[in-house]
Amino acid sequence: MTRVELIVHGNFVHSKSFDELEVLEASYVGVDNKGSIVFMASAEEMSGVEAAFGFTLDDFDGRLVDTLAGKDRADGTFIVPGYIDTHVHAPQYAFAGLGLDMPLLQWLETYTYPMEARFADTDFAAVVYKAMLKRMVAAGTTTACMFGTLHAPASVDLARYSRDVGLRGLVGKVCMDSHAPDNYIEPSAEDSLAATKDFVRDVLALDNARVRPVITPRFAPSCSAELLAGLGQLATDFGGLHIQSHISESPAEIAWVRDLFPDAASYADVYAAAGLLTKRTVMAHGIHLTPDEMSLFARARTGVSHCPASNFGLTSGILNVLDLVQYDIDVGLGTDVAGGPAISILDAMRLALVASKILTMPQHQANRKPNSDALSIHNVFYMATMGGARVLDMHHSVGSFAVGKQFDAVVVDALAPDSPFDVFATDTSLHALFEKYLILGDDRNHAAVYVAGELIHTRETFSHSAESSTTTTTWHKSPLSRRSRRSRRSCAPQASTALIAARAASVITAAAAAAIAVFTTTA
Ligand SMILES: Nc1nc2[nH]cnc2c(=O)[nH]1
Ligand SMILES: [Zn+2]
Repeated sequence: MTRVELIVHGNFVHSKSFDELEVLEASYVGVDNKGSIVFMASAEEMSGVEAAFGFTLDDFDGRLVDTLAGKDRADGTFIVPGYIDTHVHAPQYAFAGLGLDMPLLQWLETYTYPMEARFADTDFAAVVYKAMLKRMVAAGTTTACMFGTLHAPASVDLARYSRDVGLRGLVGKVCMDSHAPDNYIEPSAEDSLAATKDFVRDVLALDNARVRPVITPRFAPSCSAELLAGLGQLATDFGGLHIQSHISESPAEIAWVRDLFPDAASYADVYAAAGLLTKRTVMAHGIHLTPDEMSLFARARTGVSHCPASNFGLTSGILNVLDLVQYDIDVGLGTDVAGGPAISILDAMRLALVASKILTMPQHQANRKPNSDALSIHNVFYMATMGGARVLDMHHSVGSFAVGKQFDAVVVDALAPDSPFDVFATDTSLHALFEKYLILGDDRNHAAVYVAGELIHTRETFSHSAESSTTTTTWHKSPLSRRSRRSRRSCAPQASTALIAARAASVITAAAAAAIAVFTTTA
């Protein structure tokens, strides 16, 4: 019989689809010793679960976390899937917040390459990488697809530090054999390929399921055709590794690629010819992709990382996400630090909303495309979770809550004493608190962050009933007594009735029988 190691009681909020949100109120999620979800149940369904798994909540000897205990409001705390940052440059965290005063190609030469060159020094790299990972996890990111630098030692260290903080880290050693400064370039395609092969072996040797190597040609202008083809082959030779790069970010970059690869049909074709467009490829930006390129992406199942903060910061342009969605291309969100200054995917969600709104404004009607509706809260939340999981071809294991998936989660405390926003009596539904958090919340609302059922971050202000707030290793036997459990059960219908009434008032549909609410943008 499957042994249940962790049970979490709370309101679970996740995406059903690009448009649809699902809320499982006051539910229980059980996790086994591999971090996999083994049951999801309402209070009413728990007796069946107890029978099936051979325990009772009263004598459960694993970790039991009641996120609703001691809360003023039953809807003040909710649990979302861990965020997925599909594109971030770990070394650039050193200058995050600085230097956003020029466009992409000048920015690379002026600030980025000189900073990345410093990561030859593994001591310096250690300081920056550890600081970045700490912030990233506090921001609720549980999976990140990261660029390192040209340096294999510091990049392997980045994988090691990711493992140490418990993150799902996809880490790439950057490859560049062309158009880069003398102190930050690899001598030949051959050297770059050999160093990458060693890097891949070193990361695989960490033998940690959460940490994976990523083949990382920086972008077409900094790689010879020989290097690109060699990297495509390497990804295949190792059984289909992840691949990450940049595409169609700025008009000047696109013109440069046209000059450098005159025989290619398009920018995307440069990568396709090298075997670099696969279902495990993440291409950042893709702002100016043509219909032919989008068709190519769709056929290859290659996903796009939308990085709105960076697109604004480097004045690259505004991606029309709905164009990609119409082509059935998966879209996730990326912080793209330091083109984007913030390490938080909450920030990316907000700027994705803003970017999509700008596209609907009259000034933009001249280049209005067929898909110019603004994105909804539900759309950007999907991109931050399930969309990102799909882009990384990890949607079978992360991105939402389902039996068989890993328990990667953020416990959000909308009522945290130091929360950056206020909640009033007029905020009558969990959905209102969820929306306020997405638009106004930050790390202070992140009471706890889990990866594979392991608590990797917690806030001291959070009053877990079953977990120490200061350590990830001390667990207490279930404090949920039969009495408190009964009282919670008897409270549940009341709470749902109030919430359902509130939802009806705000025209949000509710499938309330099992305390499950589905919110749709089209409802
Ligand atoms: N935003 C961004 N675009 C790139 N294109 C090539 N390198 C980079 C980078 O470091 N950041
Ligand atoms: Zn980037």
